Amino acid sequence: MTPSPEVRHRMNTVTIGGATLRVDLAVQMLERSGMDGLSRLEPGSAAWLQALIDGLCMLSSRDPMTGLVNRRQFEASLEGEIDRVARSGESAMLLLIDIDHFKRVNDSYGHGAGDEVIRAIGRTLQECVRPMDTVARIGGEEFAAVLPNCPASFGEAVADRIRLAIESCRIEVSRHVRLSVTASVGGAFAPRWVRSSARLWMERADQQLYRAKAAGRNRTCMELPPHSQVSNEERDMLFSTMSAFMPDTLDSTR
Ligand SMILES: Nc1nc2c(ncn2[C@@H]2O[C@H](COP(=O)(O)OP(=O)(O)OP(=O)(O)O)[C@@H](O)[C@H]2O)c(=O)[nH]1
Repeated sequence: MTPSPEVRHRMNTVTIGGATLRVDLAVQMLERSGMDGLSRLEPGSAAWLQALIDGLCMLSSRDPMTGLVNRRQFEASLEGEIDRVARSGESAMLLLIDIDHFKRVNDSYGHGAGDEVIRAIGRTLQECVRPMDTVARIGGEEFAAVLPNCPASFGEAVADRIRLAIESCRIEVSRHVRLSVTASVGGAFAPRWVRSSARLWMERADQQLYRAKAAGRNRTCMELPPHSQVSNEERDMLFSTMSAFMPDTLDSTR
């Protein structure tokens, strides 16, 4: 493949339109991560550069242990979903999933076994959802999933299916040891027609997760849409958006 005239690769640098860029570190990072997309391409070609950029984007948005989306990328997905729900009025569900008593796994079987459990739960979650859903690892032993276009009647069933799938997993952490763990799940639907924020949506789901933990763990608690309250903060957001279009007709103190 012939390098584009604009792009030349020399040693550890690439020259584009007269500017010389260092790429050695970026290339090393991709190689170490096991992505070998670059090696099949002509160094310095436009396709090679595109693969380098794509690879770096992928690395910065993934959790290295599980390969799932990381917290930063997940919050960006949530913002996108909030926009969609506000425009379309479709329902979307957010689930927070936290492994129960995970400290005991580390304490009893070691950190390596704990890591293996985290990886296995990540795979299980991914298997439980549709391709259009996003699953993320958002903290040590905490995961999240956002399910677009998820009707209320379906939401609780999905959440419980996830919980049961985790409970039935037998995770091989060494040649002779298989572990099973449980998880608590908290869920909340995005308020429809209201442009909320990722933080508020996460807080709602987190309250449900807290309830599930407090009620004894290995259970699912959902904030169902008929019971969901629009918080004062969300109400203010709604009023400020509407008053921008109809300044004389709305009183935000109502
Ligand atoms: N192996 C491993 N452990 C981790 C990782 N990240 C966090 N942890 C551990 O996860 C444990 C979390 O413990 P806690 O927050 O007390 O929660 P818990 O024991 O799961 O208890 P509950 O959530 O209340 O059911 C701590 O022991 C952390 O060290 C990781 O990447 N790998």
